[in-house]
Amino acid sequence: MASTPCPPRTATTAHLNSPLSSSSSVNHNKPSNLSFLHASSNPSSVKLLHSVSASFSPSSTTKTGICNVLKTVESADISLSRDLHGVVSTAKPTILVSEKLGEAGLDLLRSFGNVDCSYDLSPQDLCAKISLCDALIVRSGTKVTREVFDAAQGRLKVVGRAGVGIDNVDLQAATEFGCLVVNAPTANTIAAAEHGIALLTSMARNVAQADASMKAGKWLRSKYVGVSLVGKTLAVMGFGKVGSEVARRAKGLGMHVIAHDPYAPADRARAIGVDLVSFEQAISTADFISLHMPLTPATNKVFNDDTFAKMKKGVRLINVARGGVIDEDALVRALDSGIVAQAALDVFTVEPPPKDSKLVQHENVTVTPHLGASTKEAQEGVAIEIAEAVVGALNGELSATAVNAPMVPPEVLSELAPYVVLAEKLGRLAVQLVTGGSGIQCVKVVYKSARDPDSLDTRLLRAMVTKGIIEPISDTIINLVNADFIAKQKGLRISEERIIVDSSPEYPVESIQVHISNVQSRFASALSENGNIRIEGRVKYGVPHLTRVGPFSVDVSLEGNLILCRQVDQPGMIGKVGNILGESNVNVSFMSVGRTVKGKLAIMAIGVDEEPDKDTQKKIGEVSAVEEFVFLKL
Ligand SMILES: NC(=O)c1ccc[n+]([C@@H]2O[C@H](COP(=O)([O-])OP(=O)(O)OC[C@H]3O[C@@H](n4cnc5c(N)ncnc54)[C@H](O)[C@@H]3O)[C@@H](O)[C@H]2O)c1
Ligand SMILES: O=C(O)[C@H](O)COP(=O)(O)O
Repeated sequence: MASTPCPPRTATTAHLNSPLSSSSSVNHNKPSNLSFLHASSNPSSVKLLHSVSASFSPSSTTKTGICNVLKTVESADISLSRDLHGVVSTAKPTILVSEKLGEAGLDLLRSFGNVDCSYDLSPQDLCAKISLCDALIVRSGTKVTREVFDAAQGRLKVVGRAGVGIDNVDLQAATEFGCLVVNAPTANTIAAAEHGIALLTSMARNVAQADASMKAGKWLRSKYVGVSLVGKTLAVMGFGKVGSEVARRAKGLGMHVIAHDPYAPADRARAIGVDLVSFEQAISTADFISLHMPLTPATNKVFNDDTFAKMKKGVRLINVARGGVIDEDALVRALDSGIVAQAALDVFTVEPPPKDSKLVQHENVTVTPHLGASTKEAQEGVAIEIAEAVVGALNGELSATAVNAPMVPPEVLSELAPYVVLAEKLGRLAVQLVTGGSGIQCVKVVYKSARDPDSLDTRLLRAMVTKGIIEPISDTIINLVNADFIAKQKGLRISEERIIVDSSPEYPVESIQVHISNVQSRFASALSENGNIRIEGRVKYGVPHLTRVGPFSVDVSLEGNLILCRQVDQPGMIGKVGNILGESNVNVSFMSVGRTVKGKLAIMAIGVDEEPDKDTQKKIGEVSAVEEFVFLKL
């Protein structure tokens, strides 16, 4: 994200535990008897933040205990609030709203704190104000950069994004500065879907172009003959919240709707009469293509010269997702050559786009200035959703729409830290073993432990498996707070099983297994006897290890990247594959071979520092005894 210049500050320290800078706020930062742990997505950067102050009896040193104590104090009509760092303050928090927010949300905020609505602040003015604020609420127009968090001098506790996309908030900086970021992911879904349909229909009938020409004094009836929608094929790319609502509406217009989404369950699509198809099939058969996938490294410029060349000549394109999924120069070329007959765009790589943008000026392009979420109803809904989330966060409650920084009791986190890393890596490995298009629905996490199930809190481990599975295929940030919420939203059922083993209860977990059922695998050897993908890992000397892949035992430390290779068990295989990697300058960090029966099949797990190029991977695949192999990023 481009950084925003800020005025020089006299105090340069951005101290997480710094006292509140405004004299209007009181921070009773007395010695504590309970503290909350604030963890970033990187467990190694766990930070202990503010401590809770209040004179509790030892028996009230639990979260419930604190809530009860606070309730008692509040009922005595003293205005006390506890923030998400556990700080008790007698002052009302200050909430800065930097873009227009619905009245219902503002009312809710006003009943809780001092609300400063300052729209259209320059980056400098935002930095100058922010150190007086406990919360900031933005839409997509305010860039919440590292400089803003720095200028806040530790006072800013929560940033609320009144909408879905959080690409205008520097999440890494927010986490580093101990600031929670929450969003409002559901309230504008229908508005975005309706805008997609509005663009689809108005584009097909040249409404915008005809309107402009009439206003210029013309009457061009034959120039603006449109195309009909009924019976035409619409490909919905990304069958999530917005995409599925667009599909539902397009069915009502009599269109034949197909969808491409490698991670959406086929039965959810089938339920509304939509077939899930491959990317190639979707783009090559559609008359209209509507984009609803997130902007991730995998979708960045996924619509480019190569993909436009595969489309039906005369295809029409709608984008209400994110501008970055299209290579905009390639789209101009496709429009000029007639491959793309028309495009209707609500979002752009750079917003606002340059005034002389060829794409915006193109006569076959209809544009709107990022209006997908802009209905009165959606803005009221988003305002309430974000106001509730921000007030909850300022009160220290766990938020279901938090996008960074889970809060976990310190003793739980320090014990589980290495298992947290293991759980995320197992999730990340397991999802990469799934063949794209299989539609993941059921994941089971199995913990073998000598501990009594009641004394093993697996929420964090389950959240990290979920994070490992979802993050590579989505732009959603997963943490302890939102993992179950997002999994449910994506139709993913994560179940857990605990197996009590007869070993030392000193360690919380002996092993973690991740099973994914009813999917096809890119690496058939990862399938267990019952056809599910199954991998297992353990923590050894504090380091996460992969110890089982399907029926094969292996033992490799989970660092760098991994090649899994199944071969006929015979001498010389390690040398052959190792040589190919060496010749391509790919450094091997470790290697382990596991087999079921001597002389039959074996799998080799090879840790590599770099990703082997396509040629090197091809050479490995051509080694005669190699039956299958897969490259996995950790
Ligand atoms: N224009 C606007 O004002 C506006 C309003 C709301 C949402 N949005 C944007 O629309 C997009 C969708 O929002 P949503 O709320 O439906 O999100 P969502 O997470 O519910 O849905 C996104 C879907 O895309 C799928 N996906 C991931 N990678 C994919 C790939 N490579 N190919 C195809 N599908 C893939 C995911 O599996 C998921 O089902 C987001 O980018 C969001 O920021 C824009
Ligand atoms: O991500 C979103 O929610 C949409 O893109 C809407 O953005 P907006 O709140 O700036 O309209």
